[in-house]
Amino acid sequence: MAKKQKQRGSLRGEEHVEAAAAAPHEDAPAPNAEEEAAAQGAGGAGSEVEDGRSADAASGGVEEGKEEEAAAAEEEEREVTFDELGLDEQLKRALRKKGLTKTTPIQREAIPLILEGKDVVAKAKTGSGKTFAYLLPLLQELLKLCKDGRIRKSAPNALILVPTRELCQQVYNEASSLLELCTSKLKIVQVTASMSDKDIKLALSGPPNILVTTPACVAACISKGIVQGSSIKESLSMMILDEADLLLSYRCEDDLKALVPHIPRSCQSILMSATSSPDIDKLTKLLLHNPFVLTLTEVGHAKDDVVPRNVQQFWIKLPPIFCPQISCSAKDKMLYILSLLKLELIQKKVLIFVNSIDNAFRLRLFLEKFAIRSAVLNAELPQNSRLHIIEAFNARLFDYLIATDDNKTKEAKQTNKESKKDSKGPRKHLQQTLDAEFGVVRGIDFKNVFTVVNFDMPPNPAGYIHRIGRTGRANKTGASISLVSPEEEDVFEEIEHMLQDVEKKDTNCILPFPLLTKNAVESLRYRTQDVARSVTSRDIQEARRQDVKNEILNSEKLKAHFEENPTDLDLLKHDKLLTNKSIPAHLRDVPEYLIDPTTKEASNAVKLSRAAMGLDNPRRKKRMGFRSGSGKSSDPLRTFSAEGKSRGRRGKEREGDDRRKRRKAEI
Ligand SMILES: Nc1ncnc2c1ncn2[C@@H]1O[C@H](COP(=O)(O)OP(=O)(O)OP(=O)(O)O)[C@@H](O)[C@H]1O
Repeated sequence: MAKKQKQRGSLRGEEHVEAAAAAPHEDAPAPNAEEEAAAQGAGGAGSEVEDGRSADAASGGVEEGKEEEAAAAEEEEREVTFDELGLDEQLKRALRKKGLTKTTPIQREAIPLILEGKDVVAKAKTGSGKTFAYLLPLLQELLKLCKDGRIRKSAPNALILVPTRELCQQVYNEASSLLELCTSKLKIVQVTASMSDKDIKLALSGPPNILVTTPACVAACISKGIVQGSSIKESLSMMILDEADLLLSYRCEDDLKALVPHIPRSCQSILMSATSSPDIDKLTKLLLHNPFVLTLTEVGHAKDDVVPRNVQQFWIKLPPIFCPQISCSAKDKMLYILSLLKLELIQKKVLIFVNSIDNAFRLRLFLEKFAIRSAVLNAELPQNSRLHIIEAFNARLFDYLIATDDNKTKEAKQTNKESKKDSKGPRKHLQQTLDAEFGVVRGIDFKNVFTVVNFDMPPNPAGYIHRIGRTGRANKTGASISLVSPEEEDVFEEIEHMLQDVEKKDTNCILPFPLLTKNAVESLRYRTQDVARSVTSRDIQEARRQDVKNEILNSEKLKAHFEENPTDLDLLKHDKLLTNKSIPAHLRDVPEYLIDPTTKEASNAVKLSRAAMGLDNPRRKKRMGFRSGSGKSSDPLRTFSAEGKSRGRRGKEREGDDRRKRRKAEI
């Protein structure tokens, strides 16, 4: 035990030398799974750090375990600032400018280890700040190499590999903003498979110091000779595998294997993950050398190392209905989600997960008929649109986002197969190929999502954890509600068991949602059934086609416009109505007489807590830098001009005329 405590303390102090005696690439045995599990089980609250020699420290009596837990809790509750981690002054300044002073547990544990040059496998729950945990030491290392004039320049010095394009963009944004605030000359680029070879060559000319990309893209660059394997071998000093638990599920294994021969032995490798899985072990063996395995649990609390403690999880089980068609439970789900949203029983912003694109549009059309606007995020949309939808949602331009969370649904496979089959002949429908590098949801840092709703249950527990992880990020509070139909009971049980197992709890971690009464649901049943019936498959296909068409048209214009006017994001209207029929008053507002007193009370309580959190203050939008008004005159898609910004009086007059002409044409 003493050894273990030393190890904990060591990460922040002088005892580190003893605990972390293994050199980064020494051939000491790596910890095996049993040792790792034993050490995790004994640790209780806080973090655990292991190297190949320390797993025996996990043994000890119950008393010792308690003492250790208390000591660890005390130690962990001490807040550690970024200033205490020995970071470069430039980085500390950048963090201060970002308003970040205190580290999260994964940051305070991982940063010193990475700064020491160790290979690290870090497992910490969703939203716990893993990105800065590797970005800060990575930038520190490169700044140092730059200052010492030791930077090798035939290829990138650092490689950040992520499973999806959306994550490429997110990591690129975080790193670029840090570099900007550091006023550093380090160059960072992102390249993805959607770029042409010419653009990739251009981006990599220089070459950049940091390359953010996907394994598929980097493997393609090597095989096409855009990047020479020998240059990588000469220049690469650090490699990060972010969201590593997802990398293999994006069929990246072969691409990573193709990269292995070009990684120099001296390269420091870091693997970040939100969940444990055999895939992580596989990747660790493939790419890391005798790594430290860092498993972070909740600070000062009992083990709950998968779902953040500040997220309350609820279920609503749909009663079995005697009906041979599956669509019966789908319609019932419509009733439940309408009750939750219309009776205002959940906090906004809300992220709603469905398992197919059709379901997403069915739900969007259905909600629209009750004057509830939402946007749909899916693999069919062009990448620019997907990024804009995420940014607009993050900026609170709309409150409800319906998302399909990956591209491996049955529907997706089918669509891709069909579009391949059709690719030679004329296409009957506007059918988009689904983006193989799509993954808008997993790992994406949605800002201030309060509630995650599983309209459809995810296919497995890992999917559940990643979905729920979109709320409760950076220690914010959040809630999740899973609508469980009788057909989904099995997967729900699997999820419950997994949570009980990993969190070592006898009681259920997911509780029945207490605010929705049977009366409240039944009061809306009649009109829900009517409206749900009116959303036909044809409407769904039409809405889907229309949405893709609009987004493709907008995509290029938006890209150019927002490059010039980044503050105009508020004018995006991804939650535009799909139909132009007016909404009858009885569907727009729920009549008072339909709402039972208990529900009214619950709804008021939700509104009060919303107000208490300052979410209803209209001035908030102004403070956040949003423009008021969204008239046509300020819509970038309507005022977009290829002439750019240089406009004298005559230019403005001409532009006014053009705009009038354009409007006429649109009308
Ligand atoms: N020290 C900090 N203090 C406050 N906020 C932080 C800190 N570090 C990171 N954050 C914020 O926390 C949020 C989540 O961080 P990040 O995306 O790195 O989490 P993650 O662990 O990678 O999550 P996931 O596994 O879901 O990808 C981000 O909005 C980030 O800006």
